[in-house]
Amino acid sequence: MQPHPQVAEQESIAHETIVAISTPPGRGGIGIVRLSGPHALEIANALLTLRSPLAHALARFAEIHDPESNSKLDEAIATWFAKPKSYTGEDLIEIAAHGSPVILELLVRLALQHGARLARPGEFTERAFLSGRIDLTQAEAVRDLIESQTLYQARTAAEQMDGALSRRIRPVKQTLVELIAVLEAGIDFAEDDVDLMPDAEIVTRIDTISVDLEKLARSFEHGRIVHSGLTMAIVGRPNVGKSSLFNRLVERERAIVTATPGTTRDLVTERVSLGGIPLELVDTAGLRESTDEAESIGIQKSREALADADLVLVVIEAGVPLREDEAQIIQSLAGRKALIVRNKIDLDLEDNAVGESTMAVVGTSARTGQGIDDLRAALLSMVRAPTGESESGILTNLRQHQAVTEALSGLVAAEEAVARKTPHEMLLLDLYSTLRQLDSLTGETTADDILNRIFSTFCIGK
Ligand SMILES: Nc1nc2c(c(=O)[nH]1)N(C=O)[C@@H](CNc1ccc(C(=O)N[C@@H](CCC(=O)O)C(=O)O)cc1)CN2
Ligand SMILES: Nc1nc2c(ncn2[C@@H]2O[C@H](COP(=O)(O)OP(=O)(O)OP(=O)(O)O)[C@@H](O)[C@H]2O)c(=O)[nH]1
Ligand SMILES: [Mg+2]
Repeated sequence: MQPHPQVAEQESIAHETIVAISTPPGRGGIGIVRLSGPHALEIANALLTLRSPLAHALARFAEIHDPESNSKLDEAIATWFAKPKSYTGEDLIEIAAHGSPVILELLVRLALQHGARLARPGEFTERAFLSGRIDLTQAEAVRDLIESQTLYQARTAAEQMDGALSRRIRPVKQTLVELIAVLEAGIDFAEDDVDLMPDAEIVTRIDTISVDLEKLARSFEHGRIVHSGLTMAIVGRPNVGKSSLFNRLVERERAIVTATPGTTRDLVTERVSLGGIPLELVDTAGLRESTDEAESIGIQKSREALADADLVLVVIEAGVPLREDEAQIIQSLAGRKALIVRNKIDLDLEDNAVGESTMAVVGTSARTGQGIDDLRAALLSMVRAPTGESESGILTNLRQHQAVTEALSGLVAAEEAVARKTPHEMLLLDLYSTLRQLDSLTGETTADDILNRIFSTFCIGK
């Protein structure tokens, strides 16, 4: 395991010992203070009264003494993970005390007095990255795992934390490096006027790499959804049963339902999990011409929610002929992810024609619950990965997607260079640019400001 090249530049980081409370803010059964860096052991020894000395990866009973009275303030368990066998790759100490913020803050203050400094958000993980223990995609996955709200999100993050994305990129990079090596060798022989590789072969090799990277880039379609979730607006005319459907989908009486049209005014939102994908449902005010001021403002908000949503449910009433304004909404949704819901099918009315639209129609009764499972299934099929869910090593954030997109543009430029018969020196510049993008994906070459931006999105103590 090679330390990250940036360690040398960030020498000061490696010389400082950091401290933070790693458990969530507030009170808990146990709270953990972590120290990492060259002086972690020495500082811990100053803070703790130990019966037997700290030893690598062994839990030790310790007392914490009040610095003022020197009387015992708490009992704790301390563990030392000796460099390099620790989460950060540095000497790391964990003090598990009782989970009182007063005690934990005292420990931090004492550590500061003994020369530690407060850790920035994500700095423990940043050090794990800088020591070469994990790469950047794995560090991002640690954050995503902590932030996950569904088990499905957690599983996706866990795969990436295990290196799934890096493993997927490695062979692509290998192929690219081999091509670069052959072309570099060719340049050395240029005077002999022999091409080590015919142009057709170069193009074939570039294509192989492009195909893999294009597939990887497409995985972001699903990865983005898994990571960030989706919003779904429920729209339609007043009284068609939007709020009743919303309540069915969130499985509680969240929104007000009455027989009077124009009941919902403000947007009502609620998060649910749809097959592990976080879905923010937005119930909206029924769309109609209104002279009531509050209702009109509500309707304006409905239109904005409709425009912003990733998914749209257009609710119509079974048995009631489609109205002009409903047909217009349906038309305006062409090309977007949307479904028509014919609600109130319990009233046993005839099917209403939905006009020319090719949009899928699901019949439901928010009153009896009939068709709600079909609706969920139809929604799920709209958000499912087109390439199959089992794909491992997918792009889950914009940074990764951008790196792959830019890597691909390098390849396009390279193919153009071959077509124009440009000297291989020029072609190589494009291939190196692709290589650099792949390296930045895993963090082998990533500017400090970008690293700072990534790690600042972590929790403190992580
Ligand atoms: N108490 C505690 N729980 C924790 C963590 C921790 O640091 N402390 N973790 C994180 O915050 C996570 C666990 N992840 C970890 C990953 C690697 C290593 C580690 O020490 N790796 C070394 C040595 C492995 C070994 O001994 O075999 C290495 O990879 O070199 C520790 C924790 C979640 N739970
Ligand atoms: N029979 C039947 N009645 C329903 C169904 N869904 C809703 N309703 C009734 O229709 C009326 C309006 O329901 P809401 O859910 O408030 O309708 P809405 O679309 O949110 O109405 P606004 O907020 O005014 O736009 C209420 O009396 C509901 O009980 C259904 O599936 N079947
Ligand atoms: Mg309503």
